[in-house]
Amino acid sequence: MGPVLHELNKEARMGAVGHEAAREVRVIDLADFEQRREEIATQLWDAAVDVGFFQLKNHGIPAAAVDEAFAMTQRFFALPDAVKACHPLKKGLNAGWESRAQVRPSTGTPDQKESYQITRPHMAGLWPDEAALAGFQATMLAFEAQAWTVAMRVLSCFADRLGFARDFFTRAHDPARPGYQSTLRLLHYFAIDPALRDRLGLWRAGAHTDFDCLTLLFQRSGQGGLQLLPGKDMDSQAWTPIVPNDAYITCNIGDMLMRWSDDRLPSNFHRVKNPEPDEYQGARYSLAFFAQANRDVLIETPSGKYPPITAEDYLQQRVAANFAKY
Ligand SMILES: O=C(O)CCC(=O)C(=O)O
Ligand SMILES: [Fe+2]
Repeated sequence: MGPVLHELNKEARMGAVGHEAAREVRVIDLADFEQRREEIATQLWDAAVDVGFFQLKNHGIPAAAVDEAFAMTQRFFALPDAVKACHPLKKGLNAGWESRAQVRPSTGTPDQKESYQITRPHMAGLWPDEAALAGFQATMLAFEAQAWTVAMRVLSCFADRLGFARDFFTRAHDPARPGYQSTLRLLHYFAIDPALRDRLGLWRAGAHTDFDCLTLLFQRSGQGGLQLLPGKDMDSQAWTPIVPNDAYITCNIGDMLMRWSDDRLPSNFHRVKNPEPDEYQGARYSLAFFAQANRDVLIETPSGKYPPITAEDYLQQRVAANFAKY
């Protein structure tokens, strides 16, 4: 079986609704990071190994910067579709706008959302005009850099534990190189259309694991729906809700780091369900930063459990399986 097919087969089995179950999602305090590095690294590692999802507080990105990024995101998605369609998703490059185009292997139906992806080297022609949306490009690029910094801190802790140099992942995700392929994704899940509410099989985002090393997810209080299922509990179909909090970053390990760690750091299933009839039915926004190693980086595992593969080849196969149209 090919290196990536394994993940796809897992995903294809994940379409069931299942039930809810409480699990502890740890909140890890990054305050005084350099002085507390050892303690934080232990907490991150334990949370990653036990549940695979954790939240960060005092992560260093000012609340005002997060608020501004969300405000710009809302303004972007409020542009007419005809304007956004001038900046379409570029095939295989995780850059540009799409709407209802992501079909997850777990569900076979399009996610009920639109998204705009920012991947630095591929943005030519994809930024809306300053006249249409003043300050958007500068705000989102600054936010992308802030998210990158937090992601590299977390990855530096994992590098220590995996026996890599502390700056191993920072070099692997170097934004100055043309092969940079980390992505900031702005997400808008549509307000629930009452006519479609009861249609089975429609998810805001179907069950999946992320393809990357590490995902940082910014959510808004009151806009819930994210649920997680640790891979080791896959057969139980017991999903745990993540309560959004403006001040936290929710993190999960992706498949790339799972492979790179010889499966010591597990990636986890997650999905975004539609609200229950008594819950908020309005639009939901989130911002996801996907740390994915530069294209030319060779993913070689400490024990050699998996054959080496470039980060480019690894990612391409997963993207192709999710976006038939692009
Ligand atoms: O919007 C969310 O809360 C989750 C998004 C997500 O899992 C993804 O885009 O990979
Ligand atoms: Fe995800």
